[in-house]
Amino acid sequence: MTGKNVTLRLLDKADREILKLPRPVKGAIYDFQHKFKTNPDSAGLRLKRLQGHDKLHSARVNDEYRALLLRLADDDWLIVSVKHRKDVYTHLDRLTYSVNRVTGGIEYVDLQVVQEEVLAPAAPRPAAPAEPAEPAARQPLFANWSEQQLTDLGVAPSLVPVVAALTTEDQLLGLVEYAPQLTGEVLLALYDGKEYDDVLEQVTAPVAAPDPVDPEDFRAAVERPATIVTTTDDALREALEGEDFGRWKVFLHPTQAKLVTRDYSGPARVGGGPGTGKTIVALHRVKHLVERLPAGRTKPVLLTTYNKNLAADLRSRLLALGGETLLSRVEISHVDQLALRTVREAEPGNRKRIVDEAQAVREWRSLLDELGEDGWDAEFLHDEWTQVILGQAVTSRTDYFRARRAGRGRTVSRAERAEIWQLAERFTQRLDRIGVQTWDQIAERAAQLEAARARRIQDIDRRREEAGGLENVHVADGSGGWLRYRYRHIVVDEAQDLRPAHWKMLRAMTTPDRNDLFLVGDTHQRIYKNQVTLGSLGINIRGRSSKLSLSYRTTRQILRSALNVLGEEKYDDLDGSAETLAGYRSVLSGAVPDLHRLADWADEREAIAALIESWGEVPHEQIAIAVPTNDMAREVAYTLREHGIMALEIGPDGPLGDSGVHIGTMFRFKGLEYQRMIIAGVTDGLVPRAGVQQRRTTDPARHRTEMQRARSLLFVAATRARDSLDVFWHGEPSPFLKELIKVRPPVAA
Ligand SMILES: Nc1ncnc2c1ncn2[C@@H]1O[C@H](COP(=O)(O)OP(=O)(O)OP(=O)(O)O)[C@@H](O)[C@H]1O
Repeated sequence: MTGKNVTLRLLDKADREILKLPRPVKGAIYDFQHKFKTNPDSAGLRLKRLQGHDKLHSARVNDEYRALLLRLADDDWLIVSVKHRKDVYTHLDRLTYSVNRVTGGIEYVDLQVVQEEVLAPAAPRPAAPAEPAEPAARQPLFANWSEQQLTDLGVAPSLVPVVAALTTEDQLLGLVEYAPQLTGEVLLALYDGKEYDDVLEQVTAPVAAPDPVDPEDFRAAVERPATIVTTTDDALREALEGEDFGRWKVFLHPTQAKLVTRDYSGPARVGGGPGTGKTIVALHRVKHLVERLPAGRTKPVLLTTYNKNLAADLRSRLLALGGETLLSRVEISHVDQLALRTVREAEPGNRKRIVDEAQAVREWRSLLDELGEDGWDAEFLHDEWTQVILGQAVTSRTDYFRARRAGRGRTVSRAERAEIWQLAERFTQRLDRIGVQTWDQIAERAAQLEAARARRIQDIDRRREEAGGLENVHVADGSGGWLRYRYRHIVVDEAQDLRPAHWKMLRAMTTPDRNDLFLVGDTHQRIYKNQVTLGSLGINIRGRSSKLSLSYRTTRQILRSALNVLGEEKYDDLDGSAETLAGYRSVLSGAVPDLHRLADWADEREAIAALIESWGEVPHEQIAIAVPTNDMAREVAYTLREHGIMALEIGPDGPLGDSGVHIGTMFRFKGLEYQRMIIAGVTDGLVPRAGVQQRRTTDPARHRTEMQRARSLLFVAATRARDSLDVFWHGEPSPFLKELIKVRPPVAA
């Protein structure tokens, strides 16, 4: 009976339909797929071709429900829908499927459902008493574009007449729900005011098939990334499992899928706005790389990110994606931990305490006080030391005189450099004396150690080549194993915030070969000072850079407000060239963010508590409040507790507890997401900090970079929101809100 090798896949829109079905039906679908794979022709399944269709079949799921399947080849089937029996046979001519000529993907559309769910609700309203000011008949939304233009953009041809009939936003949003992915993206982009050519370039071109499409070849079509389907049994089971299964594990967007599976001739980078699935792509990429490894027990793949909390999150998501088998081949560490391990391995005696940036700046201040130096600013010196001296591995005064200080703001004279050098020497001596080290020092030391190790490996390789490829030239490393690169592949998340030394370390840790480094990150979200040019650090991503642009997290309304916060700033692509968020979009819709102006900070806190109380059932862990300072975080938490609302502060390593509203400074929200996001204290002088504004005249270059970082910080906080965003301030609003307030006046206090 089981001799057959049947492939059964599930189209992504069918899965959405299934998720809405009653639980017992889902169970029946699970049994069905099992039986179907064993033998599609078994009598109980009643598999039959539907009248008038050559590929579309129906099969029995239970007494009431039928699966509709496309037969792609003899034993290759694709579930396109699961419907109640009574809805299947009455409108057979309204079920359409085809291969999209632009993307080459398989698309299925049930025109009857579209008619009933999208167009019919807006049918003539019951006659109301005549109102004098009855608006004129509504204009079709897409009257400006011809049929040909729409199909050229990739709109499903069977939907073109429906598109022509749309007159309201509600109808459009309804259609997006039922339409194939690209149709929805194109229509929303046009509706949101994008130019035709921009939609063609930003929305359509990235998913267009590279080769000519044969619309009859469904087998070829199902293999294209544009056909969003489950591919494996596990994925299919997962998709049927329940309400909250991770769709991200199963259905990748065509642009995501391409990046995951591409073969790169060297280091590659993926950019893209917040919520576009960069982390998801990184996780799938890791899985893809592991699946191509020869069997073994080692961990040749490194997955790394900015901090401990994010690394823990990557671990749990990777586990969800591929289980222990996948985890067993992957090392997951955050970059600082990796650097520390490298240093401790080489210098086992080094047990110096590690201080963070704020403590280091305090040490600078103490040093300046003790020396009676009041001409220097501690923060400036700290940045100069980390970014120029440590950042470029400057080891002598002469080298420092020659060092490039690009992006450092004000110029320093030769005499000043001499002074800085001397102060930096005293500073490192001071750190040594009190037995502490900074993360910058650790990263730099790790980079040096790893670079030395890589040179030794290259040296061995050379000697081996000279010896005619003999394998008997070996050198042992410190741990007794033979010296080799630590990792075959490295995947980096949050790439925009790594220090130059981290990059040098990572470069030296991995075999320079195809698919060696894969970086994802968004420079618009850079909130620390580590601007880099990867090419100058030995990581050449030229020609291997791509971008994701569809947000899976944030609604169109939130996304628009968040972009507003970035203003006219310019951003880089991690490699010295410019990068923009052109094409950044969402197909999710929701409420426009609310702005709240209050008289003072105490009123703000009360208003926040009242707002959260008004949300009733929303789980508190799904609500977050981002504020400018730690003190403000504590104060908001206090007020919430006074109102009986549990509050949880987020520390450097993540939330400090299990339940309650998450509260933290904006920095803490990197990489996280919440159903409802509140940003409070967005007041002039706090966002950005007053000190930043004061530099406008004293150090304009530094003022510019700090303003940009401050904008990015607010941008990161705003784009954590899934469904709703509320922004609060007291007194004068932050200058970053100026444009937003013009289009969206604040809610009255
Ligand atoms: N193909 C997909 N299907 C379903 N959900 C997805 C998909 N891709 C991403 N998501 C969801 O979108 C959200 C954002 O994804 P992710 O965190 O990977 O984005 P990101 O680009 O790394 O964001 P950020 O830059 O803000 O950190 C997550 O909830 C993720 O599960």
